[in-house]
Amino acid sequence: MYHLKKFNVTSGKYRKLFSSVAKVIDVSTDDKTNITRVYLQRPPVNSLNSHLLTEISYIMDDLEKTKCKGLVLTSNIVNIFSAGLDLTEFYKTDIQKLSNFWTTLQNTWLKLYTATFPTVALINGHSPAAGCLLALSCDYRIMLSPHYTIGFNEAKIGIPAPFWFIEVMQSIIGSRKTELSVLTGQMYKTDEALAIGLIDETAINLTEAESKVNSFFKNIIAFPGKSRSLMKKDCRDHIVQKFLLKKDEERELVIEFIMNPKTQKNIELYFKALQNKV
Ligand SMILES: CCCC/C=C/CC(=O)SCCNC(=O)CCNC(=O)[C@H](O)C(C)(C)COP(=O)(O)OP(=O)(O)OC[C@H]1O[C@@H](n2cnc3c(N)ncnc32)[C@H](O)[C@@H]1OP(=O)(O)O
Repeated sequence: MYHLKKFNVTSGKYRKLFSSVAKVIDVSTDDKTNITRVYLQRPPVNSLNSHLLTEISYIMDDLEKTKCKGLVLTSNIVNIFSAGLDLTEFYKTDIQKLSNFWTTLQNTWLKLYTATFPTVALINGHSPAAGCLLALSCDYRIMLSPHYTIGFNEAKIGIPAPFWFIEVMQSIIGSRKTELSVLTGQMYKTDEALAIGLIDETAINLTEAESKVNSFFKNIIAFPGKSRSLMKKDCRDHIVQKFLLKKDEERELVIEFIMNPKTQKNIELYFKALQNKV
């Protein structure tokens, strides 16, 4: 839940709009530009659980209401943009909890993907699976180089990337590259991601990244927002409409797949390997 707050931070340049009790995100808006920065900050790796997704969802609602001019989605956790979905939401869960979790993910994603204002992912750390989806759902991606990785690694866990993850990636890098990418669970280093068009720009540090973010907004905000948001809707509508049509059916398939004992075993093994890695 958010407490609506308005107070000045960092020399008055940004006003803090919302603060969450658990502080899994931090939000600040530039007074002059009305561009909002949303920092994911759920230690240790910004894995997306129900709580974090719900917070993102609330923020998206508020930003639509307050006629936000732009959103920068980034992370306050060193070296991590987001580790994707929180695997504990999948492991030893029950059908109702899983169903609620998946609905929250679906609704939150839809809000980000269909945001009427321009959105930029400033990818300042690793970004596997649903972390990659968050970035791909923004309008523009700037990623710090050279050490981070991004991609859909679901194949390596033994779970299929959902069709809408895949279609979002296809819309950015094309069908062939997406197919190879998801079937092999490929994670791309920053320069590789740039080479296949998964991201738009790289930056060697945060200062350069911020300057590129500002240039992006300068270019895009110069034009009337209504026509831009209509064109964005047209570009994304085929994915959105299919998603809306299949949303409930998909949730049922996910539940069936995840609750299967074989899948549970795969998640357990993957999780243990993660925790025991040296
Ligand atoms: C049909 C169903 C479709 C389902 C679709 C799912 C999409 C998804 O998003 S599934 C999630 C996929 N995510 C991953 O596979 C990421 C796994 N994590 C990593 O690769 C690394 O943790 C990292 C590169 C993000 C960070 O590496 P780093 O060395 O900095 O940290 P670690 O020591 O690996 O991790 C610290 C801590 O965090 C736990 N953890 C990591 N990722 C997750 C996660 N996704 N969910 C829950 N917990 C996670 C990790 O086990 C460590 O825990 P301990 O400190 O207890 O050992």
